Amino acid sequence: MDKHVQDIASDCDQLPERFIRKQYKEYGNVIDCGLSSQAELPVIDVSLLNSSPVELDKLKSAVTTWGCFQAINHGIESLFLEKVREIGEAFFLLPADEKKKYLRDEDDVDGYGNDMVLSDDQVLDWTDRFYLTVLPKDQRKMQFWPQNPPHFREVLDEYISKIELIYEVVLKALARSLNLEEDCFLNQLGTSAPKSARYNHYPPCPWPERVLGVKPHADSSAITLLLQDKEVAGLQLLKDNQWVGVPVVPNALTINVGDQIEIMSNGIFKSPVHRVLVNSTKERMTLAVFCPALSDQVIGPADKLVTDKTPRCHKNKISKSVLYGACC
Ligand SMILES: O=C(O)CCC(=O)C(=O)O
Ligand SMILES: [Fe+2]
Repeated sequence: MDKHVQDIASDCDQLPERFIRKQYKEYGNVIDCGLSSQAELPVIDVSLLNSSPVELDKLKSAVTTWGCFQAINHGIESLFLEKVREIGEAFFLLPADEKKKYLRDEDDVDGYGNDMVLSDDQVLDWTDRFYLTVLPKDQRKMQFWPQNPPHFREVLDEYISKIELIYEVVLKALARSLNLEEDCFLNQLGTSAPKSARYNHYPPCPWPERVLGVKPHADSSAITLLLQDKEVAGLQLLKDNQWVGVPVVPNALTINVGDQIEIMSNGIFKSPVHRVLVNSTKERMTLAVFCPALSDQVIGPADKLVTDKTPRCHKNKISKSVLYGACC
């Protein structure tokens, strides 16, 4: 396996070739303002989604125009979010030998590792990852769940039960906002649909403009719930041919829809293309929870959304077990 980015960053006087981004090949002629342009990303109060038609409309508009929103009042206390960040930070701070106990196998996704190398000319992302299948519980590979830092297992487990509640509220609200039965999307995704959690660690890079933390991609999941770093921004969305930064909103969860919701909504909701920039002095850590459909479910536009005026714009697709939550 290639060296971890953390090791390269700590002992690096020259940027290894494999990380140098193909700047001008990414998504054609887009405007790239580095970290300077910030998105006015809508902020949605999750606690109002069941009772307020206005908030529901705001959600619909956010996901139609951005595919993404900042979720506040989601029911997870800020002190607990802090713990969730702490266990991730403590994991990446473990000595290299200790982290190696959790190395992912070359052909698997669970565990500690960096980019899965799929081709010789693949440009590598400036990030190390720690990926765990979290649901259903009987599919957890407990050998990858560290005992150190202490409380890692119980904190992540509790976080996931809280995330499950938000997932349900958001998916029901998304369906209702389109005048569909509220369980319409949840049913297509399947009972006991899987979820996976991935801590993304972006060490500082002396050449931030020459690398990407994560290359442009859209998530193949139904939705992704991202706990951002408390201070350091880096995530960008591609909107109207321009990269715009997602600001850090303290204690919010940044929620984006993925390809599966785009398909089920017959293209009304947009699975946003996004990427991550890195910083020359500050490290950044995020935690993404990917929520795809059950493997082998057939995903297609909701019947009610296919009309003469709004013809089907996606073919049915069979959900495949997701490799690493994203398709590039
Ligand atoms: O770390 C981030 O800000 C986003 C990561 C991401 O897009 C992903 O893990 O799919
Ligand atoms: Fe992503």
